[in-house]
Amino acid sequence: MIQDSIYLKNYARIYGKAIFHADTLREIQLYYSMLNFVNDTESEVRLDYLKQFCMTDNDIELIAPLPENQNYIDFMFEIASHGKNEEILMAVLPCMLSYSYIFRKLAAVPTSRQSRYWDFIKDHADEQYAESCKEWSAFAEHKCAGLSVANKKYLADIFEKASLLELAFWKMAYRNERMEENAK
Ligand SMILES: Cc1ncc(C[n+]2csc(CCO)c2C)c(N)n1
Repeated sequence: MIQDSIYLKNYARIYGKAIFHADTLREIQLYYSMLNFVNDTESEVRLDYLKQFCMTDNDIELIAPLPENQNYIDFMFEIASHGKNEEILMAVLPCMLSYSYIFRKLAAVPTSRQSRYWDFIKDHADEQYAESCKEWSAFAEHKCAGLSVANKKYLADIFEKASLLELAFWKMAYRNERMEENAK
C-alpha cells in the first residue's frame, strides 16, 4: 500500500502529459475520467489502509520507491516524454485493465470475503469499473485503428512491457515478505 501510494502519485502525472497532447475535447474528458478514478476511487480505500499504519499521504512523501516501483515509474515517464498519446495509452492501460481482471477473479473466490483486503478487492471487482475499462480500451482501439502494422507492433510491445512491470510490482510484495521471513 505504501509503495502503491508512491506509484499512484506518479501514475497521475502521466495524465497531465496526455491531456496536453490530446487531439480532441472528448479525448481530454476521457483522460480526465481516468485520472478521476485514480484520485477518488483509488485514494479512498488506500487512505483507510494508510490510517491503519498511522500514516497519511504526507508521510509517503518521505519514503523512497523500491527498485521495481522506480523501474515502472521510469518506464512511464520515458514513454510520456515522447509526447505520443497512443504510446501513453499503452503504458497506462495495463494498470487499469489488469486490476479489473485480477480482482474480478479474486472476488469470485468465496474465501476472499474474509480477507483483510476485501473492501479493496470489492472496489476493483466492481461492474462499473469493468465498464469503464471497456470504454477506455475501446477508445485506445479506435485511436490506434489506422496505424501501420509496424507501429501497432511497437505499441503492443509497450503494453507488454507495462504488463510485465505490473507483474514485477506484485512480486515485489512477496520479495519483502521473504526478506521478513529470513530476518526472523
Ligand atoms: C502498481 C499498481 N498497478 C495498478 C493499480 C491499479 N490502479 C491504479 S489507478 C486505478 C484506477 C482507480 O481505481 C487502478 C485500478 C495500482 N493501484 N497499482
